[in-house]
Amino acid sequence: MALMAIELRNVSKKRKTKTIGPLDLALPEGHIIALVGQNGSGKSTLLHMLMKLAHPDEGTIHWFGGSFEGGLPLEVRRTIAYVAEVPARDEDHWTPDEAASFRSYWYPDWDEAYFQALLDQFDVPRGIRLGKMSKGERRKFEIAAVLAAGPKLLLLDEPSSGLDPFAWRIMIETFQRYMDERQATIIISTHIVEEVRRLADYIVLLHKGELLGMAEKDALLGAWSEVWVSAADEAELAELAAELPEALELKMQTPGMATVITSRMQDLEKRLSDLGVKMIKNRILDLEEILSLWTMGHRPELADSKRGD
Ligand SMILES: Nc1ncnc2c1ncn2[C@@H]1O[C@H](COP(=O)(O)OP(=O)(O)OP(=O)(O)O)[C@@H](O)[C@H]1O
Repeated sequence: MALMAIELRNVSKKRKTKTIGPLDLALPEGHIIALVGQNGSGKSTLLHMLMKLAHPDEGTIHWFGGSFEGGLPLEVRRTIAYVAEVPARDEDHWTPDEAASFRSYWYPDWDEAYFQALLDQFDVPRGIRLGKMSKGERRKFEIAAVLAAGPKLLLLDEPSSGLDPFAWRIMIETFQRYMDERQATIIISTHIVEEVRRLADYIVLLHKGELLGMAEKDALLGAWSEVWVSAADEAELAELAAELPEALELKMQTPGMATVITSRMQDLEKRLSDLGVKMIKNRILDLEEILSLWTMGHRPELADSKRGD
């Protein structure tokens, strides 16, 4: 059974207008997990709770199997690195090298050569204070600095925010390599579907504070299909709808042709054949469409991948 980097049991946090949770989640070590959800769905709140910057009103959190009252013990804290959505101001007056030298006291595994190589790769200006950097430059510094600390667990709140496409590509490759080489766990909050598609092993979907579930990305891809079938008109389509419990959305596209969305392709194919309805063509829905359906409450039928083990 996979070891868990993080486990949340019945965790909830009351915010002014909504409650985040209850969250029951087990996030396996050595994987990249994408937190996905619309604005205000609770992604940052979850990351804050994992850093103990916010405290659950209910439930328990385990870090690598341990649960801690008060702050995280130093030896655990040193294995975790965090890139906040907005950088803290307390390093603003330092240059990248000054900030790195401060951070290296905190992180005994600090890898200065790796840090310098990442700054070069990202083309981060060296002689300028962090507070004067552009949003993207600062973000690149933050990413280089968290990776150089050599953490086992990386918590990244929208890390690509402000990055140009060139830097974005380097970031994706760098995270992937870091995870592969160190068996690290990366939890990343993102709105960018391409980032999820390229990076994530697991997807955790939040919606308005509620956990809609966790799924393996590869199981999710291919879970929904759109099928074109022959149907003369709306009346015939309505009759067909009554015969197709596997169909989620039925729509007339042109006279004589309708589309059906399903997550039970094999059942649907068999049913259409039994009914003598012609299947014209089909396509697999892309990740963006799948996430949108899931957000609307239509979780595809998957083998239970919630615990990721
Ligand atoms: N410190 C806080 N005090 C009170 N309410 C908060 C606080 N932080 C967040 N909230 C509220 O909690 C909810 C979840 O916010 P959170 O920042 O976790 O969402 P998010 O998914 O990260 O959103 P986004 O994609 O916009 O960054 C929102 O309704 C937000 O207004």
